[in-house]
Amino acid sequence: MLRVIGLTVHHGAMPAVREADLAVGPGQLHALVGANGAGKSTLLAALAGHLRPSIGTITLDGHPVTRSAYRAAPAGIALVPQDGGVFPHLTVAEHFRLHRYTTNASGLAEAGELFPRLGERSGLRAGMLSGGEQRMLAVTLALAVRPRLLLLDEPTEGLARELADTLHHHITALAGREIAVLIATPRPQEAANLGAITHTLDRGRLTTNQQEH
Ligand SMILES: Nc1ncnc2c1ncn2[C@@H]1O[C@H](COP(=O)(O)OP(=O)(O)OP(=O)(O)O)[C@@H](O)[C@H]1O
Repeated sequence: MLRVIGLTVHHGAMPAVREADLAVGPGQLHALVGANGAGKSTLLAALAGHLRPSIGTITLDGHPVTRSAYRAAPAGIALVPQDGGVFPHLTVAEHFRLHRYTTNASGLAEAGELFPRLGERSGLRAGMLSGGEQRMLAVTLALAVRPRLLLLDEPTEGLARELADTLHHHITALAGREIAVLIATPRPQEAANLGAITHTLDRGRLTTNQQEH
């Protein structure tokens, strides 16, 4: 499904991702593990078309999606960034209303069932939600578009254990719906707990630790 070949991404003169190769199949769960500054967010942003690689290609089912969010998003790649993904001045309900214009109603209803807590907070502005609740909202909105590949940048950062476990449960369940997931985390243990196919990023160099099952 997703194939990345020889991807190099620069920030100015500095290569943050160097000659990365990656393959993700339908419904597979993959983890990018690396220290702070290793290049995880850079790689995810490039996959979502938010950053232009200097060299290399990204294809989804053989179709090039490199260099363009306009291609990556309709092709089914959704990114939940490390920070944000929500509008602080809009309420939870307004986010859902806004997304009705861009998603189909059943996708939104299905995604909305993941975190019932959001229903209890529907009148609150996103900026007033806790960090964990903002993550839940961002993940819900990304899932509402029924992506084929969901990119999650450190989704459990700052979450209480119970909430992180809930999110992990939902992430592993996505495989059953044929949604592939690529999660970035600085914690190898999180990748192991998820049973993810793990890739290590070390100063921009990507290596696959575990062969695909
Ligand atoms: N907008 C930018 N301009 C210049 N350099 C950047 C920019 N964004 C990231 N970098 C640099 O690129 C490298 C990789 O950063 P990136 O955010 O991709 O790492 P990361 O693995 O996601 O880190 P963290 O776990 O801390 O979020 C770092 O050295 C960082 O300083």
